[in-house]
Amino acid sequence: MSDRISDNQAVRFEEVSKTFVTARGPVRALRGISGEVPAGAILTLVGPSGSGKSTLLSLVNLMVTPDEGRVFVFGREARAWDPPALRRTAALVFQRPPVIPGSVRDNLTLGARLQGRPLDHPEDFLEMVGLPRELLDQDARELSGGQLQRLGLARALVLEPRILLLDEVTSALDPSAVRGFETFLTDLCHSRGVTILWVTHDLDQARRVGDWTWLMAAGEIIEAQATEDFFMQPDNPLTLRFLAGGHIQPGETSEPFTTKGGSV
Ligand SMILES: Nc1ncnc2c1ncn2[C@@H]1O[C@H](COP(=O)(O)OP(=O)(O)OP(=O)(O)O)[C@@H](O)[C@H]1O
Repeated sequence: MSDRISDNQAVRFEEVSKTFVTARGPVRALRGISGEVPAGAILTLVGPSGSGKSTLLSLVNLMVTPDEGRVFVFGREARAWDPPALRRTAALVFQRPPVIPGSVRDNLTLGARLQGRPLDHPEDFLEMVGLPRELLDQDARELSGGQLQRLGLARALVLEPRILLLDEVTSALDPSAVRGFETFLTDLCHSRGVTILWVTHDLDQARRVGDWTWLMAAGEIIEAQATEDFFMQPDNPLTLRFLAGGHIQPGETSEPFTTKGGSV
């Protein structure tokens, strides 16, 4: 396969596997994952706990490196990127964003300071994510879970990323705020062409925001479809079971199934 992939593929995974060595023994987090995410699309990643979703996100900005296979970001293999440049291009937003000791302003301006540039209007980024500018000088450790999730996103936006890697970023928001967040992010995707890989346990959210949806189980992608087809006519019987609230047991995932194709 060619090393050069066009700019209209934001991310491509080629036969990627990852095993973590733990005190309990090896944990196979990813097994031969292949797929691609078109630039400017929203991919929603769903699946049971421990199925490998966060690990897959972490491969994109080199927080984790694969044992086997290759990951491409805008056509260049991830490990060939300068890591800081890659992390500006593909910003990861955690469910519980880590904060540095200091104010909200300190946390917000950190990324720009590391790039050696000033951030003239940090309050604009707060307002973008629905936080009042009065919070700027508050101690970041005093924020609520929901405020922290908003700050995490604001901090990523300061980097002006072309890809956002979102890991359960609305779990601490109240339901009305969740919709506002979703609208903001889908607008960002449509108006600025930002590509989003969005891990969520909320299947309704995955359906509302996704262009493409992958279901992961036991480190494999067991269904990859345009989001509408994923929910309306999945190919894999395990997907139907998962959508109905059932469990997928280890060992069930490697059964062959056909896909309808598509860009993912
Ligand atoms: N840094 C790590 N060290 C050791 N094991 C890890 C590490 N990161 C993930 N794992 C293991 O890899 C597997 C996949 O984890 P991962 O967090 O990617 O799953 P997930 O689908 O995102 O789960 P959840 O929905 O609960 O967040 C799990 O068994 C997990 O315990």
